[in-house]
Amino acid sequence: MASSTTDQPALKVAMLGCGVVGSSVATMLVENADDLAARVGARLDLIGIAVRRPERPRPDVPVDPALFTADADTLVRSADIVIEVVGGIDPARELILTAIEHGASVVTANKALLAEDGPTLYAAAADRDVDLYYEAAVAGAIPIVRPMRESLVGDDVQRVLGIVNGTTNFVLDKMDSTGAGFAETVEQAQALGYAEADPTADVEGFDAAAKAAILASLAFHTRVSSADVHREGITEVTAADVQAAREMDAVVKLLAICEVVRDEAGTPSGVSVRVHPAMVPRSHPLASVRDAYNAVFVEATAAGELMFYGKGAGGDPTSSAVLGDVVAVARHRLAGGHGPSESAYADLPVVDMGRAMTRYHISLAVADRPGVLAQVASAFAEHQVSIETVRQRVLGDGDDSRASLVIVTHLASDAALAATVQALSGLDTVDEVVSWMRVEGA
Ligand SMILES: NC(=O)C1=CN([C@@H]2O[C@H](COP(=O)(O)OP(=O)(O)OC[C@H]3O[C@@H](n4cnc5c(N)ncnc54)[C@H](O)[C@@H]3O)[C@@H](O)[C@H]2O)C=CC1
Ligand SMILES: N[C@@H](CC=O)C(=O)O
Ligand code: NA
Repeated sequence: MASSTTDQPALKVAMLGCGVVGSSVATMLVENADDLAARVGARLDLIGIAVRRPERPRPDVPVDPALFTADADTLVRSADIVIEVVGGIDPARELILTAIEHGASVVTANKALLAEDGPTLYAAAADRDVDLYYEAAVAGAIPIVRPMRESLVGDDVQRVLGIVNGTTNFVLDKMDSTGAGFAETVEQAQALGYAEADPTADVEGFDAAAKAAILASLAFHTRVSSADVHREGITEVTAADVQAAREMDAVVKLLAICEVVRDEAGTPSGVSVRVHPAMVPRSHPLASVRDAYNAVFVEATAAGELMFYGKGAGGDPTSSAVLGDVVAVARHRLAGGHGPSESAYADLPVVDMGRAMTRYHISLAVADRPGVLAQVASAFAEHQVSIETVRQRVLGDGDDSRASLVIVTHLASDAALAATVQALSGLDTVDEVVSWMRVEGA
């Protein structure tokens, strides 16, 4: 352990929010104060923590109770560094803008705000020559924002495939490994501090969509907001889908997918950014991401494939990323200057989901009689969708006049695949489109 000296300079740190993440950040700031001071070259003095109810006892947070205040606005005006771990859009946005206006550098974990209105905040920070750092906002403890913004900035990122929500990965993993129900596993994720206060943000894919928007903006030097992201959550994923994935040696994951779309000449003409459940073959590195872990798989022209893996949620892992940013911005303040700002020069449009190239796994209940396969195959052909595999078996319900057909397609546009599913459901030989799901990472 380093020991601090009283003649060391000090930076005034204010924190907004003291929930799952904030209480862990405060604890680390206090317990690691000497080491942090030695690494920064200045003490990090916690001057206040803004909370809604300052009088509430917080025995788990080892700070002077007098530091708690309800007056966030006054607090941010006198700080060198503001840590925002309140979450949500307002008042977080106003408080960050006030902090920047008063010359503070800001560290935030707030992906919802950055994905909704990041450019306003980035512009304010650039105008005031201060840092706005947000490593914790994407995939918690995993260093991914800085690698995208700095380490890979000399390369061309083509595709980012991420498991960026711990709660949904936890739920899908438990459904796969234990057969546990959906509601029960969401409650467990909340108790463990992974899920957002309102788990709708997790299970409906809003949290992953915000992270996808941030990742796509960084990867492709283009502004992508959460409203641009095609989003489907996991509430419709059934035990039958998980079983169907298992039968094709795959697992169901909620993926955030960001990729460059090229025109016929191979020139980038847009970006596709989407969040949806997908079957991932067990042979793909992302399939082995279990429990509430996150991973981001990046494909870049020169670097090839990279995978970043670790804890994406929870108080301590998220605090690791927050503290890393605090040290970085503190060092910049001492040295003078700031880190890299937002880069949106490429200005590529975000394309409609229909243009995304993907593969489908489709499960049909059909009449088991001559001509059925031909009729089904022609529905695919009419939409220029090529079939990779077909598996047929008699349904095990004692009725030998019905069969199950499981079809996996080659790559096609999502619009063509969706139109094929619609055409299949209208065929008189198809009793039911039992399920369909996209297949990624094959
Ligand atoms: N919990 C996690 O695993 C992760 C959370 N994050 C992000 O970190 C941020 C904080 O998340 P949690 O700590 O989980 O949330 P939380 O709900 O546990 O804590 C939020 C805190 O902010 C306080 N607060 C709310 N409104 C306030 C206001 N108007 N003025 C002052 N204080 C106010 C609340 O009283 C509470 O102390 C969010 O942006 C979240 O998305 C990011 C990565 C992981
Ligand atoms: N609720 C989120 C927390 C981190 O961002 C998750 O489950 O991943
Ligand atoms: Na991170």
